[in-house]
Amino acid sequence: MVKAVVLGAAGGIGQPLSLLLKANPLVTELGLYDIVNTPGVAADLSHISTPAKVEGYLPANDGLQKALTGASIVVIPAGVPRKPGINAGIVKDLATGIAKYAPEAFVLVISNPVNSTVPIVAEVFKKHNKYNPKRLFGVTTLDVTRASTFVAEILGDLSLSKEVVVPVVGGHSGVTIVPLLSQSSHPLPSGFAKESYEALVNRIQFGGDEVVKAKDGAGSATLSMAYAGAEFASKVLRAVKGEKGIIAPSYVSAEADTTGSAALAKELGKELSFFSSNVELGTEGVTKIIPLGKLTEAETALVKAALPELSTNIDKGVNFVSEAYKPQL
Ligand SMILES: NC(=O)C1=CN([C@@H]2O[C@H](COP(=O)(O)OP(=O)(O)OC[C@H]3O[C@@H](n4cnc5c(N)ncnc54)[C@H](O)[C@@H]3O)[C@@H](O)[C@H]2O)C=CC1
Ligand SMILES: O=C([O-])CC(=O)C(=O)O
Repeated sequence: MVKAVVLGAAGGIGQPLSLLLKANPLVTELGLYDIVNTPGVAADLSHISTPAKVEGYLPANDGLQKALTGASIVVIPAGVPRKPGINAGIVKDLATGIAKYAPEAFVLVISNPVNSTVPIVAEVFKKHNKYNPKRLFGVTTLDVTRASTFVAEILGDLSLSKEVVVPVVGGHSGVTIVPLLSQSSHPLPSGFAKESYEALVNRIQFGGDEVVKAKDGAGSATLSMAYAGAEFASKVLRAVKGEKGIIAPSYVSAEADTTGSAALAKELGKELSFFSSNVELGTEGVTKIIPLGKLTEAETALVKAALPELSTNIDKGVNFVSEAYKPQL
């Protein structure tokens, strides 16, 4: 039995993500929670002829508790696009629910800013003595998906985009997003100009802005994010089921694999408590944090540029929770 739960299931990401999870044969039960509209979304999805039993929950009548009870995997796209302050509080409250009602679940955080919301979840779990760093993931898959697509476009063959694998490391916002194009499964054309390389890096780092601009006030990426979130969730579920050798970049705690993160810290010249890199997934979550490997000069510069912002973002998340838990005088 695999119960997947989506928190924020009625939103722009939540609905298509729930659809893709309903279509995933590994999911046998789907719990949909939001502050609005989940009964309708659940009724709609429940007519799809796949095995997962779908149930919608609202906050009334202990809805969060009921949604989370028995969850194997919890995906969080709840919140508001580009409103970091509001999302911090939402994610803290939902993390409190997970710590209470589904402390063993694998938790996949989509709500932005991922660089800070993942540390927020970790801190809340620590307050409840339920923190397992191997089971907490920041979803950075959209950056990887974009990198694959844009590289396939440059290679002039979109049919390659499913095969192209580019590790994207660091975090999930602007300059903290670092594509390691030199390690792409499909190399860029020989003689690829420096300006074209810089434009490609910039497009991957600020892909979110491209969508926000095109949507002209109607929000940020939802459909591509739902696809990316479902892909990552599927990898976690396959690994949990016993499939070996599944590797995906994700924003995880250095504590998830202290051996791997020590090597990473040495490579980075800085110890960060969270960093996105390729991780190997297993039945218990993260089994290995994979070092960055050989970087080009340009990639080293990108990593260096990412570190200060990432560090500030992590501190923000940690401080948000300590402030929230300060005894009221
Ligand atoms: N990690 C990534 O790569 C990406 C992350 N995002 C982020 O995902 C989040 C959601 O984006 P959208 O779906 O476009 O927003 P949206 O506004 O369309 O949907 C958000 C949903 O969350 C719900 N919600 C609000 N407070 C809640 C609470 N306390 N409990 C449960 N549900 C609650 C809302 O009712 C709404 O249905 C944003 O923070 C956005 O920035 C967006 C794209 C990519
Ligand atoms: O840019 C945004 O606000 C949403 C996001 O994280 C992305 O599209 O990568």
